[in-house]
Order: sequence, then C-alpha cells, then structure tokens
Amino acid sequence: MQKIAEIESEMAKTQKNKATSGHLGMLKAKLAKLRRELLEPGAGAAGGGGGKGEGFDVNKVGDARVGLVGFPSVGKSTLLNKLTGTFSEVASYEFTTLTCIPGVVRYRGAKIQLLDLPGIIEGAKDGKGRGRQVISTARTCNLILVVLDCLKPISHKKLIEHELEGFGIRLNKQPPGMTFRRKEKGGISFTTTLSNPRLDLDTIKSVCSEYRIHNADVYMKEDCDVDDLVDVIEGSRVYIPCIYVINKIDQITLEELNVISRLPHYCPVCAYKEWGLEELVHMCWEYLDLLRIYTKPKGRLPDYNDPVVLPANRNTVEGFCNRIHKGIIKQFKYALVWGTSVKHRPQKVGKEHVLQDEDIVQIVKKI
Ligand SMILES: Nc1nc2c(ncn2[C@@H]2O[C@H](COP(=O)(O)OP(=O)(O)OP(=O)(O)O)[C@@H](O)[C@H]2O)c(=O)[nH]1
Ligand SMILES: [K+]
Ligand SMILES: [Mg+2]
Repeated sequence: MQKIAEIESEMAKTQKNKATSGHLGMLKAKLAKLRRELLEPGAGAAGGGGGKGEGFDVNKVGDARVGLVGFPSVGKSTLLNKLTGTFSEVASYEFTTLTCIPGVVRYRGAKIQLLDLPGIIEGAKDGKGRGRQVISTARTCNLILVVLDCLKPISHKKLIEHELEGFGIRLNKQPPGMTFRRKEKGGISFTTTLSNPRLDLDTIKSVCSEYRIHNADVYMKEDCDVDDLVDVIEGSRVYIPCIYVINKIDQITLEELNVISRLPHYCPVCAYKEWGLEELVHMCWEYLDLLRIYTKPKGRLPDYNDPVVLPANRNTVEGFCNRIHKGIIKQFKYALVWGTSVKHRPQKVGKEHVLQDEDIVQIVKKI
C-alpha cells in the first residue's frame, strides 16, 4: 500500500504530454500489478477486514443481481426496505449494516435480486473496513447502484468510482476495442485503422516492458488510451452498468433537483418518502437490458405473467432453452416464434435465432 501511494503521488506530479506518456504508462502498469497482488490470497493487507477479496456468501437468485454501494448512511438500507419489503436495519449512525442483506424486486415478470451492502470508506479496495468484501460482491452484480447523499460533496461520486475501479470494475463502459496477442518473437507491433490515435508504439512498448512482454501484436479499432491497454493486458476486468442514485432529495430545492436530474446516469430519489422509486426500478430494468420471452405450450395461449427472462448477451433461442432447462437443447428440433424478431407469424427458426423482448416461443422437440 505504501508503494501504491508513492506511485499515485508520482503520477500526480508528472505532467501529461507526449514525452511523458511512456513513463505514465509504465507507472499505470505498476499500479495495476500492485493492486492485483494486494488482492491475491495471502497478501496480508493491513486491516484485512475485507478478507482476501471474497464476496459475501449470498446465493444468486432470480434473473439479475443489483448491488447498493455507497458511503455509510446515504440510505442504502432504507432503499432496500422500500423497494423489496425486506427488513434491513436503518439508523442515523454509520456502519449500521454489517453484512449483505438480499431482497427481491419484481418488475415486468422478472425477479431482480437487490443486495444491501455495508457502507464503504475511502481505501476500501485496499482492505479498509469490509470494503473488499463489499466490492467483491459488487463485482458479481449485473448492475451497480452507487448511492449518494445529495447533501454530501459531489466529490464522493469520484471517490466511490475510484474504489470500484481499483478493484477491476469498469462502470458504464464497454470492453476496450483493441486486441492484444502475445507471440513468440518479432517484437511489439502496433496497427490501427485510426488516423490520429491517442496511443503510440513507444507508450505501448513501455507498458509491455513493465509486464516483461517483448513480443505481441496490438490491434486497435477504437481510440483506446493507456488505461485500456493496461486493462486488456491485466484481464479480469468486469464491465458493469451503473446508476447514480441521488438520495435524500427532500433536503434540497427544486432548482438543485433540476440540475441533478439532467446529469447522465443519475436518478434522484427520496428513499423514505418513496419519491422516484418507480422511476428508479424502471431505470434498473433498462440498464439491465433484459428480455421477456413468453413460452407457448402447443395448442395453448402463452402465459404472459410468467416470462422467461434473458440477459441481452444470451438472447438466442439456445439461451432461452438453457434458461428453462439444460437438457432441452439436446432434444431441440426447431422453434416457432411470434414477435418482432421474425417476419412471419409464426416463423420456424433454429437455435441461433436472436430473440427480442416479448417474443413468444414454442419449442418443437425431436421425437
Ligand atoms: N432526509 C432523508 N433521510 C433519509 C432518506 N433515506 C434515508 N435517510 C436517513 O439516513 C439515515 C441512514 O439511512 P440508512 O438506510 O441506515 O443508510 P445506509 O446507507 O444503509 O447506512 P449504513 O448501513 O450505515 O452504511 C437514516 O437516519 C435514514 O432515516 C431520505 O430520503 N431523506
Ligand atoms: K446508517
Ligand atoms: Mg445500511
């Protein structure tokens, strides 16, 4: 942790320009390596109250998992209670919640697991408080709600993001559009279709040498920066959508509320007066990007109250089958689909067919 602090302060002192970008890249790589080491078993981090980067032992249930992350007393437990009807202790003192409390929100036929988590503090990712356990659990979520108290400094948002980022979580971001392939010989090569990329060969070489990588092909299709490069080399990054839930808006003026409401990814609420909670649940639904697929047994109407819920990255007929039962795909012959993903009603499709929200599917099995 001492070394991390030293590197962070050196980075802060270094001016950012073309001449220093190789040096900064090397420092960023060093930082990423130290942070990873800190999380490895047996790291013996100071204050290791968070354990070795293991999350809380709560079973994943339902169609998606959403985690409440924030500083103490911002109202995370109040939110869980109001949204799920579960009981998690609420009090005016900090660190009221000491463990992970799950609840379930039902929306549009989907079961969404909501996790109330202990408050984190600065330095959480480095082992302060239960921070590591909290952030490891956050890593398992399909959506993170960063809960902020609108009366507290806006800098708190950055601090929380920094804690999550230090643990390999990337918020509202897609995996970098670059490929990094190690090879046996030939040095480091860099190709891109971009005319004026932010990264250059020298910076890439400097980062690679920090990893003792001397031969690799780097191909960039999007304008990635040095942080993206470190992420791609490190691997084990998770890309999770995030909503900033600004709580306690009963304490601010309408003018202030208007400003907050316009910021991207923000959702203002008042947990205990239940203002904005419907909007929040709907926003969660959109950020989770789930599909409702209705099953149609032969000769009967589909059950619209009980959809099979699929994440957007498993939106094929095969994904649908596997969500119902692992064995189904072995007996799969074809499927009949009604809905926006097809032209005819119904249309015969194979298991690779990509479904859309509210499609109706009938599976026809081999006999
Ligand atoms: N004014 C106001 N107070 C709220 C609101 N929501 C929660 N609170 C109060 O804020 C305090 C902390 O609420 P908790 O729900 O315990 O906060 P927490 O984030 O779970 O806190 P820890 O578990 O200690 O991290 C309590 O006194 C709540 O009554 C709100 O919308 N407005
Ligand atoms: K509290
Ligand atoms: Mg709490």
